[in-house]
Amino acid sequence: MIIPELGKATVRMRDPEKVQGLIKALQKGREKKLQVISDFDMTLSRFRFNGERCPTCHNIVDNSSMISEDCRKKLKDLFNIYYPIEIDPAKTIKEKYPLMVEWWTKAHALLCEQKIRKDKLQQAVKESQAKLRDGFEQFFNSLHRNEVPLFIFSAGIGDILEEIISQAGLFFPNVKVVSNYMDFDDNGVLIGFKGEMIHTFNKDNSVLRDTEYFKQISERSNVILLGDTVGDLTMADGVTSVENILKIGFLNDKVEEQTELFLQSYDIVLIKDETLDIANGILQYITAKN
Ligand SMILES: Nc1ccn([C@@H]2O[C@H](COP(=O)(O)O)[C@@H](O)[C@H]2O)c(=O)n1
Repeated sequence: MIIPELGKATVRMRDPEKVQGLIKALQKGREKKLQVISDFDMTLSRFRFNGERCPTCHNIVDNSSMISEDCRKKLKDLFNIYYPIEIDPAKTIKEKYPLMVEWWTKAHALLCEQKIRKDKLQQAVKESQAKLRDGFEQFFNSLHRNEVPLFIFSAGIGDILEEIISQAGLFFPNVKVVSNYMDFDDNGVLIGFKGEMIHTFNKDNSVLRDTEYFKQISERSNVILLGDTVGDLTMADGVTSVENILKIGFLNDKVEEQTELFLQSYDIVLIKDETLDIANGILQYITAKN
């Protein structure tokens, strides 16, 4: 096997030969032709740690001391209603789409009632249980060292995810984020969210605010895409010319129910794998100097 990590027990592939061919094609283009496009919550960040679920960007705010007990309960109730819908393989994206709009709209409206202060976000992240997947330092450092652009396309909260990466000391200039960013008034109090709302199922050209980014890196026609829902599969729609795309999906939850769907959607499916070992192994192979 060209990538020893693909022998891990967590790895599933519908067509291992196709994967092998794709990795060889990516290697041929080396780092010069490569770009990485990734989701954030539960893809770059961990789903579980020590048997406990890890927080999403939204959960970090929801669980912080900035939120009243009453509001926290309402946000939790929303999570318990809409998250099972988000990951339900029996529902189509068309069915889920309006319900996700409903979830994000209700949750953001609740957050805006809480007079959240911009200067409290740093502390909220410090005190949270946020965890990036094992191997995150190698992943960010390797992309930075090899000047490979990393585009993070997240339906989470941009201010929070930037803070998580910054606190890890890894927010390098090769990282570009498109996400939901908080909008504060002149006193630094949350009054809304900027631009069009991004949710799980509109991560495509319809919300890409900066297509200039993809024009600037148009020579990078080889893509590694990392996601954890079928909504993440359209994240590379902004890339002007794709030659080769390798899709790696993290299957974190409802594994039995979702395995078939993931195998049909992603080239490599990682079952309950809390590491970036596979991405790191592939990056090492592509960028190896010899
Ligand atoms: N109020 C909400 C809304 C969404 N979520 C979760 O956040 C995830 C979005 O972030 P990505 O980086 O994965 O795009 C999404 O999958 C929802 O499960 C939430 O926790 N609270």
